Amino acid sequence: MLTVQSMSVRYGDFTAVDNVSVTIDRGGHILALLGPSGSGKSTVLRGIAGLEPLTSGTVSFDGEDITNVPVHKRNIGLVFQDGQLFPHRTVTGNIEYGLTVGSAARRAVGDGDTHPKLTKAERSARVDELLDLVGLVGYGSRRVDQLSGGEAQRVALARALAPRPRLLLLDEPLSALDRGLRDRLAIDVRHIVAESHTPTLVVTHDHSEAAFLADEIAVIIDGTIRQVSPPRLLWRNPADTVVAKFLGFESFLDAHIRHGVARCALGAVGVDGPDGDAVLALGQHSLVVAPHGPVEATVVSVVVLPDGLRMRVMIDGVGECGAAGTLYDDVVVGQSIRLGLDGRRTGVIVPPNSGSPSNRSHVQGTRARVGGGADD
Ligand SMILES: Nc1ncnc2c1ncn2[C@@H]1O[C@H](COP(=O)(O)OP(=O)(O)OP(=O)(O)O)[C@@H](O)[C@H]1O
Repeated sequence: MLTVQSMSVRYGDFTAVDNVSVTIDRGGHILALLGPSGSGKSTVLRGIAGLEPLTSGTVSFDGEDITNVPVHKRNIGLVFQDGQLFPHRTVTGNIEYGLTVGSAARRAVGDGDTHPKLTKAERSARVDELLDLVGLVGYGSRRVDQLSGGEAQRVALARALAPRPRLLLLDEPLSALDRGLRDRLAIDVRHIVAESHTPTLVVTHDHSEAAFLADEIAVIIDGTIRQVSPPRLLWRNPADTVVAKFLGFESFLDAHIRHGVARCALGAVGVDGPDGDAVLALGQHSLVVAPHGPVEATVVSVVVLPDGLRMRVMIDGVGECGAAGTLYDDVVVGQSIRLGLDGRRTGVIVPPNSGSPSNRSHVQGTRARVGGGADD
């Protein structure tokens, strides 16, 4: 399916994308390119779509090199953050536009015999099929400016899928939506992509959007892919402290693991990691209020959130860390409290080539690969 080999994009002296390799080799699978602002995500997407010339590297599809094929002949579906629907057309009109463009693109690459111009009845049937796929049956005659943000993105998805593209590229598709809707729509998008059997690349800076959407996440920082993992392993085993900080871990402790027990400055904690040296990555929920916990700390600040307390605490010999409590914990600034370290909410960074089963999925500078041939 899609293979990006050693893609680099430079603007003058500045390298925006550095030697990125990406493979998606199964229809219906989603690879998320996750990285901070300016890390090169959109440049990779544009390079795959043919919207950005590559300084070096290749893009191929099913073994065919399409690096120099113009954008309208690549048969790639694109969905952007704001959907970019035609406001003067109905929902059906927007989806039909996708069909027209798609069949034209296919005719342009000599694919007209296998995908002939559709009759009116065939177009109508395809629109109905897509409305059903994206959960908008009955919305065909609605004007798109009468849709909610989530509905509009569903239409954008249907329009992109209409010509049965061989690849779907989603650029921050849910970023304009509010949090709750974003999470719900992410689950639907995943289902829609799986049903359509279209290999899909999504770029996003939003951790939970990537986790909700993707079968596999490639972390890109400063133009380089630093880790490729299924979402669960990414947060369990960040490749290094740079990736871990981007993922939200804030404090790092040297540790030595033996038989599933890590010994560190905060004592011993059960973790999932191979015997040997490691670094424990502590996030907001690694240290939790526990009246008889082994860690003594002084509360520096407390914020009450709907799902519990978030604190900054000072720990002798370690420094300031984040910690969490429930809404039932009575905690005030300056108080001395006891905390427990939750190994299941702590990242374990193991040195490369340590032999850990989970470490196989995150090799620095590796190629991102998602689908049946994934090497995890
Ligand atoms: N045409 C250009 N000329 C010069 N520099 C560019 C150009 N396009 C992008 N860049 C730079 O390349 C880097 C990567 O940009 P890109 O848009 O790919 O990042 P991104 O990860 O998608 O960021 P964001 O999440 O903010 O959209 C940025 O530093 C950007 O300023």
